[in-house]
Amino acid sequence: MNTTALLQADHLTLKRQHKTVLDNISLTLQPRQIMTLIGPNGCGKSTLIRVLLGLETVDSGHIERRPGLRIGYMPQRLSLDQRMPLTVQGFLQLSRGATAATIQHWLQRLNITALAPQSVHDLSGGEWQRVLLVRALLSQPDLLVLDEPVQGVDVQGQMELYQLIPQLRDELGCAVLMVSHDLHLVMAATDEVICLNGHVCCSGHPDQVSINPAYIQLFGIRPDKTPLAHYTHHHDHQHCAGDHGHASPLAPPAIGGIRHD
Ligand SMILES: Nc1ncnc2c1ncn2[C@@H]1O[C@H](COP(=O)(O)OP(=O)(O)OP(=O)(O)O)[C@@H](O)[C@H]1O
Repeated sequence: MNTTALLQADHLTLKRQHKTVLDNISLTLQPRQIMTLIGPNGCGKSTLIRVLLGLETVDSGHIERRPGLRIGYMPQRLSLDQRMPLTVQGFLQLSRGATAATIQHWLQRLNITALAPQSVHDLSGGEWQRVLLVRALLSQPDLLVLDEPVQGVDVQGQMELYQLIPQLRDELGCAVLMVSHDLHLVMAATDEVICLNGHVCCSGHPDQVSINPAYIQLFGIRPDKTPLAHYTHHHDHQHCAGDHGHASPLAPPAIGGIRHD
């Protein structure tokens, strides 16, 4: 394995019911790197994540993780028995290594302290996502794995979450591996994109991937004839107080972190 890498996968292949779900996939994740897997529905993103975590085995190929690697995992779905009464605080306490202090710290950091006494069954989709993110952070991971972290989160919340990810990387010094459907939203928070469709169609820096013919073929072209591209906001003027008339809907929100509505 590359001596500095947290995780290295070589030539992973996995078949399910005669379908090749993962086809000769190789990747290397370095410390503090933010890597995003992107691709259409059913292209193997979640399966690859589960394989890298050791939750599923491949038919061929090899995975090496740095010894002692701590991983925080936010799954795409986690269903709980509806009959089991459980508060957010109680749910988080079930995590290995969680202490009252670390739970309090991350609830505060993600601006969801008010959810602690609430039943997990009464949360909105976006609130549940934030609780799952807290759960993934509790182990002080070296590698944070987020499988579609913005599911059920409103558009403003999605932008805030993607702003938060590099901040969490800096605070924890961890690497991040995430799955996303929207390269446009995720690009600014990503060092490397892997565009997946069973096999790796293309990979590299988001700016390069967004103009790669394989990516354009998979995701198409925007109505304005441009491929999905990194949004850059060149802000060359000042707003007066109370001037909301020309604010860009994509302008970064003033508050960092995740909003709790
Ligand atoms: N246990 C299984 N048995 C049969 N097929 C499976 C199994 N697990 C996954 N698959 C198939 O493998 C493919 C990849 O599934 P996966 O969930 O990894 O896709 P994905 O890219 O994460 O999709 P989405 O974007 O919809 O979440 C799909 O076609 C799925 O039906």
